Amino acid sequence: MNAEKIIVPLDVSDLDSAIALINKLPQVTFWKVGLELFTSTGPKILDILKSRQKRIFLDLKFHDIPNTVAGACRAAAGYGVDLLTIHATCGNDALKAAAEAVEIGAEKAGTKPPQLIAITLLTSISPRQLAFDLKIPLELPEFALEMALLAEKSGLNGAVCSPQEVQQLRETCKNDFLLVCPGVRPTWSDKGDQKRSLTPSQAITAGADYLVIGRPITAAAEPELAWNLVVEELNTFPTKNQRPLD
Ligand SMILES: O=C(O)c1cc(=O)[nH]c(=O)n1[C@@H]1O[C@H](COP(=O)(O)O)[C@@H](O)[C@H]1O
Repeated sequence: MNAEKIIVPLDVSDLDSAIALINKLPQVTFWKVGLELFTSTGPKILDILKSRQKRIFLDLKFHDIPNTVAGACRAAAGYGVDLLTIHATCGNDALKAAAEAVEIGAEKAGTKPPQLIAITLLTSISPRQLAFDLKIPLELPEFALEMALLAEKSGLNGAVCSPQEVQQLRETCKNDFLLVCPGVRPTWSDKGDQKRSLTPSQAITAGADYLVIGRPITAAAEPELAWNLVVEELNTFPTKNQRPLD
């Protein structure tokens, strides 16, 4: 059950490397296809994952004007994936257009629409960068919450946020608003470029529905062992705050 809450990104450059990683981790049921792999392979990788009955998070992080994101979402919804991303900072009009477009695209393709989720603020951004590089005059947790509320108001299904903000979003957004947390780091792993991380059990306790965990597992000397350690951590911590999956 807890293993199903872990999404592993296929952050590799080509199809052969992706297949090698999928074969190395047969226990993973939910894979993420992001910008690098999709740009390199196109939808071929989605067919491979579907033929193995895997769930798919298509993480293309759309960010454009309403007409353009709507077109992209219509096309992406036709692939029959489970999750799809767009940046909340596209704004209300684009988010609404995107939410309508996934329904239209999925219906046209005769498939189930993906859950459209909004990036609130990339987990690689620190409070200092938010203030001094992006010139956003809000405290970081407040900005992340505002972006989640904008996504909710625009009709999206959920948000991507750092584990450090997930509790606040869980308490404020409606109960069925999906919260997906990347930037998750077991105590034994390197943070790398992630700036706002928590451990897997802390993130789930704080209210995350899904965790995206990449390099701690995929770049480990023994990926299967690293996967098992994460699953074991999730299976042994108190379960009182865990949210059931549908
Ligand atoms: O949308 C995402 O998945 C995402 C959003 C975000 O704010 N931060 C973030 O790290 N991600 C993705 O989550 C994954 C994290 O990978 P690791 O840092 O290797 O665990 C990468 O594939 C990122 O593209």
